[in-house]
Amino acid sequence: MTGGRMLTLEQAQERLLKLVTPLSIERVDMEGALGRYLAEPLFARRTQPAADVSAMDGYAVASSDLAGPWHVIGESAAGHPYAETVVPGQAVRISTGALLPAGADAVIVQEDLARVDHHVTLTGDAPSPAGKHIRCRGMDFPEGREILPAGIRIGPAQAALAIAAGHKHLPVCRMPRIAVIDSGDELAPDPETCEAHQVPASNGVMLAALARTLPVEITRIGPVADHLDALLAAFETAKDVDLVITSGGASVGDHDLIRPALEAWGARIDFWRVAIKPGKPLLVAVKTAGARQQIVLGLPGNPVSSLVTAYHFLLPVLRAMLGARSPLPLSFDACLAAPLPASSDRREFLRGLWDGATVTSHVLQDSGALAALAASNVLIDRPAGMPAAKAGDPVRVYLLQNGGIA
Ligand SMILES: Nc1nc2c(c(=O)[nH]1)N[C@H]1C(S)=C(S)[C@@H](COP(=O)(O)OP(=O)(O)OC[C@H]3O[C@@H](n4cnc5c(N)ncnc54)[C@H](O)[C@@H]3O)O[C@H]1N2
Ligand code: MOO
Repeated sequence: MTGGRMLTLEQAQERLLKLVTPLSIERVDMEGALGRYLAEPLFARRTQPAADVSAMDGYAVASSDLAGPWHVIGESAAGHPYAETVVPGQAVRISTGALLPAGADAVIVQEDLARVDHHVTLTGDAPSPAGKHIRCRGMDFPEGREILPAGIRIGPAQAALAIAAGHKHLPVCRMPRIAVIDSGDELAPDPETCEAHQVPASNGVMLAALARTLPVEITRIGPVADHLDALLAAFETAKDVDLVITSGGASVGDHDLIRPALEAWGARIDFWRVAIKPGKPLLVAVKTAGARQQIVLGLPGNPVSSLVTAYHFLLPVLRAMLGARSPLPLSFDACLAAPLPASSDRREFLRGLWDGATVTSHVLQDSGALAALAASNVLIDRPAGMPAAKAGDPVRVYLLQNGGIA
């Protein structure tokens, strides 16, 4: 375990991600691949389009004859090509996506033509350049080209591209199995019967919901009492998962038993504490059993600390297990709508609301303030030791997948 100085966010993320080996590869159909990460680069099995096709509804003609008039000799519709050759003076009725007949290398849109029986004349402009309305063979991709890199997430466009390139199945890493453990004597399992000395166990559902934004199999455990034996029994229940997530008991109090319980279970603490607020008591451990290795993420109990550390550590570790090539969250600059006071000596992630133009920090920044968290859609990155910032100053923000207006 690292002693003394706390790790920075980036050091801790790097250290955690080094512990990850991507999970084994399986081949799944396209519906099953949605939301997963491609395990190997994908190459086109066919050329798209496979032949020159029209991009508009109109008439196919020879580019050496763009003045007309033309005699209509037939039709090329999508899925029904015209088999004969077109010569100057002839035109073929053509629809969007239909194959260009032999001899035709220009398409005149029907809005620029007048048709009477089998004769068409130009009433508007001929295409310039002549091939303007033609999608050439291979315009999208030729057979054999790498169309998607390994580690990219399969969303709607990637799935469509893979299908268009002739793939029915995709290689992806199997879904991580994770266990989410709520711990704390004060936690009430039923929010409708919660006494004054209790608090409803809300972290488990929140962490599971955040994890579910990725393809995972989740087991929920707890609430577990603050006793070594109870925690050990919970870890044993989770002995077959890839990743164990605990919430609560990560700090220094007499009843904060996650670290001793993990050590008693035989896990090695890799690091504890990160120089961020909220989220300082984050803990990472590794349990090895033969060739199998499980990662344990001990998240702080305060609900906001739990969510912020899950955002910066749980989601990246899951993405890495799933084979993502860039597992860390992305940030961008936004301008402040209102001033911010000077920052403290710990890098802070303030909960805020970004409206698409400016960002406003929430007035209540307590790490137990769930209402403020639920009203936020970004984390404002405030480095340590910054002077006060004024409205209009740029700040770095991370977009939360947090429901609400997010
Ligand atoms: N003397 C010190 N005290 C504390 C320190 C410190 O450095 N020195 N660190 C503080 C920080 S920072 C945090 S964050 C908290 C985290 O403590 P734990 O991870 O041990 O969390 P607990 O004490 O178990 O709980 C804190 C808080 O969160 C509530 N909680 C816990 N689990 C859940 C749950 N599943 N659902 C809803 N709410 C939950 C719990 O009731 C407490 O109110 O420690 C500080 N203390
Ligand atoms: O770091 Mo604690 O997470 O401030 O609330």
